Amino acid sequence: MNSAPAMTPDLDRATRDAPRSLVILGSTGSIGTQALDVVASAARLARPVTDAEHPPFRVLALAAGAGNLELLARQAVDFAVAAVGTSGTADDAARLRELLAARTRAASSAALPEVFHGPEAATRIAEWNGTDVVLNGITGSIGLAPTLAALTAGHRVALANKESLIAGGPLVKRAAEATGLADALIPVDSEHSAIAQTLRSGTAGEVARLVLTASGGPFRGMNRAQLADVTPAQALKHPTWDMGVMVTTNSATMVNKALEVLEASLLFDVDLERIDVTVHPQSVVHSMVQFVDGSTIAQASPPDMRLPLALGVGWPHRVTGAAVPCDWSTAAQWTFEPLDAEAFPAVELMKRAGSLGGTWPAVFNAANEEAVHAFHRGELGFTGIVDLVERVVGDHDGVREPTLEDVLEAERWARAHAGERISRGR
Ligand SMILES: NC(=O)C1=CN([C@@H]2O[C@H](COP(=O)(O)OP(=O)(O)OC[C@H]3O[C@@H](n4cnc5c(N)ncnc54)[C@H](OP(=O)(O)O)[C@@H]3O)[C@@H](O)[C@H]2O)C=CC1
Ligand SMILES: CC(=O)[C@@H](O)[C@H](O)COP(=O)(O)O
Ligand SMILES: [Mn+2]
Repeated sequence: MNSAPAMTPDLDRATRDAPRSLVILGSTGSIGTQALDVVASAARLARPVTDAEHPPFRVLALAAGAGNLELLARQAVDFAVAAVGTSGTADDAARLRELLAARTRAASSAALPEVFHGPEAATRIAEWNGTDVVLNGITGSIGLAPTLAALTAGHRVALANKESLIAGGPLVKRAAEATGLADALIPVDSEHSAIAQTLRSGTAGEVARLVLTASGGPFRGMNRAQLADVTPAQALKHPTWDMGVMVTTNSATMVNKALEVLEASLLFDVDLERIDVTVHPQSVVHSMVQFVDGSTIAQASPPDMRLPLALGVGWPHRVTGAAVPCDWSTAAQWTFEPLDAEAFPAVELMKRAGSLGGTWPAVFNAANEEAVHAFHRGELGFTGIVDLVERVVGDHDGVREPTLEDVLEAERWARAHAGERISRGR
């Protein structure tokens, strides 16, 4: 049984009008700040509830790292949350409390939110009582524990943190099924949101193939020799999306698309062999479904994450005015070209790791995270990122049906092994 969005969601008025209580993890990042923007804009649009086209949203709790405590405090007071978490230290928590107290006095708000800190803080926040939807916008497979915790608490998860599904695919799916919710995992990743929307017009048996679009990143058209010398600054110049460092670098190497192919397979129960990638530099068509009769249905909108974010937290309801639509009064061109698998081998590599399943995808992702950090520290060249992932995956003696502890152990091994190879220079 698939726990991803139903093909024909129930659009009844009762679910539409019921207030949605949200928890936002990674609130200070690209996804988190845009999600809060969606909530604030939806509130400004508010009409009498009976006329509303989306459920009213309420933010119960936030979590982030320790990189931007001032923003976290501001968000917590602006949205009057009950709890806030930082992955930082006790000192960070003390600083956060000070910032909250100062802002609360300035805003004449009565109650200070409860503060959690440390590596488990996001997990505690993900379990917050009374939550309907947890938006996971943390970067990296560190997001796995909060995803599992949210589902185990019976909360729906709007998933931007694709790494938690890559690292813990079967575990996350089992936890999603155990919620008993029809749509326990709502994709926020733009391609997967596009597919979920497209699947509303068909049944699972009618699906022939999924086609994921890729922008091609900043290095589209370059060959492997040209890629050898590109710099971190060049890798961070994404042509169409403004995102965090990890996902932007992953777009440049095509590791992002590799992760997304497996993400699609897990979310929609479609074999990896039936998932294609096409390079679409405009990032307006966000993905497509090809049906058994030869029909292809695509979802299109200018590149703006607020659309999939709004649908993710409002699912199955659309939020009026969430994003600007395509402008059909001006000329536009949408182009599609095949992926150059020689220059960008990540997708093929993930198809091999994904077919092995078990702990191999977790190792792929963990090795990549280490390689990306090393690239930005200047310790690894650009093509070295995917080369390193290939070597670490090749060296892995994996577990086919892993427990959570097996996944975490495989990740620890992959990070250490990648680190050794980076320091040895191969
Ligand atoms: N940005 C985008 O448009 C898209 C992103 N995604 C996916 O969404 C996820 C987030 O990406 P993005 O928003 O770009 O990343 P960012 O780097 O911009 O933001 C990451 C967020 O995670 C927080 N964080 C880091 N570590 C922890 C932790 N241990 N516990 C809690 N919070 C933590 C950071 O806090 P702080 O920095 O304050 O320390 C920050 O709020 C990724 O999985 C990405 O692949 C998917 C599609 C599009
Ligand atoms: C917005 C979003 O979903 C990103 O994951 C996006 O897909 C990145 O662009 P690429 O297509 O270049 O990987
Ligand atoms: Mn994406």
